[in-house]
Amino acid sequence: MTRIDTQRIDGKAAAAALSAETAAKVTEWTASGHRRPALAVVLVGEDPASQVYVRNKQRQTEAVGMRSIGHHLPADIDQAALLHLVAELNADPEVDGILVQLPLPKHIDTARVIAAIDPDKDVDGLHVVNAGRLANGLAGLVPCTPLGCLILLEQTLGREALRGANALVIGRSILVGKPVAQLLLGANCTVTIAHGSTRDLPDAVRAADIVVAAVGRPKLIAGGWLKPGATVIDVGINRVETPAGKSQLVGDVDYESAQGIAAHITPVPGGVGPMTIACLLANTLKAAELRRARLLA
Ligand SMILES: Nc1nc2c(c(=O)[nH]1)N[C@@H](CN(C=O)c1ccc(C(=O)N[C@@H](CCC(=O)O)C(=O)O)cc1)CN2
Ligand SMILES: [Mg+2]
Repeated sequence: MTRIDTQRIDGKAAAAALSAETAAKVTEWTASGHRRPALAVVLVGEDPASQVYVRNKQRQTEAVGMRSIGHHLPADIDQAALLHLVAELNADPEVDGILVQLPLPKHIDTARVIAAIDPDKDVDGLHVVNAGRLANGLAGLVPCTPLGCLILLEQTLGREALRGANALVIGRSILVGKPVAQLLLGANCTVTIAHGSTRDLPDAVRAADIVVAAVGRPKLIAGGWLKPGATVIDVGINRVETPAGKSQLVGDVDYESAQGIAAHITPVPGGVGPMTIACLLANTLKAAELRRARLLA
């Protein structure tokens, strides 16, 4: 079979460009007399990965000129106390965006916490109101990782190339699978969603011009399954041990075996991951703008 040159999609560079754009817009926003947009980040417990993500979110929020407000709560906090904090942040006129870092400890009802966030401050775009707005094509806040996936696809292929393309989303979470499928539909792709009960995953992958993998299973998708010339967006971030006993991050797609078959592929790390935080910053500014427009309306 003819091998093609596989292009690596540089998510780190795309994220840096998006954040620079957000920083410029924040400068304009404050120069025209508005308060600095503020993002409240709520972390519950001591999960090491969550701590790193939250630290990066806070650092990058400040770096683009916005205000970061951190709330670190103990792992054994009760649900009522967490809901009370969310209610306080909803009512605080100085807070534009609220983000509750996931996953939450097992004893907390995650759906209830997300449902308690004011949809207009829901910069993760996870509230049912924002999910409904996305499904109905209305303006709202869109989940960060899916938005990052769509931006990378548009930049790589162009909007016109998405029209009518067969896009396969693997995974159906509310954080990635479902919203990314909605965004692809909005970009006029023909969308299929595969999941744990899909009967013939390799066959579904073979039919796809675009594959968005978000299952959290290391190297589940073999390069040999791909349609030659496909574009692959790998959302998986799986920490595995190498035969030499070292820890390594890998995606849901076997990056090496996709070389020579895929036309474009995001690496892990350095692909979709950095876009998640860049989109969060863009969403926080958007929340400040939306709230101001709604207050004036
Ligand atoms: N409330 C939320 N919780 C979680 C989200 C989210 O969007 N909102 N997403 C993930 C975690 N996450 C941000 O919170 C996140 C994950 C990964 C990255 C990233 O940049 N990854 C790097 C690699 C990092 C590493 O070395 O470990 C990469 O892929 O290059 C950013 C943000 C779950 N929780
Ligand atoms: Mg739970």
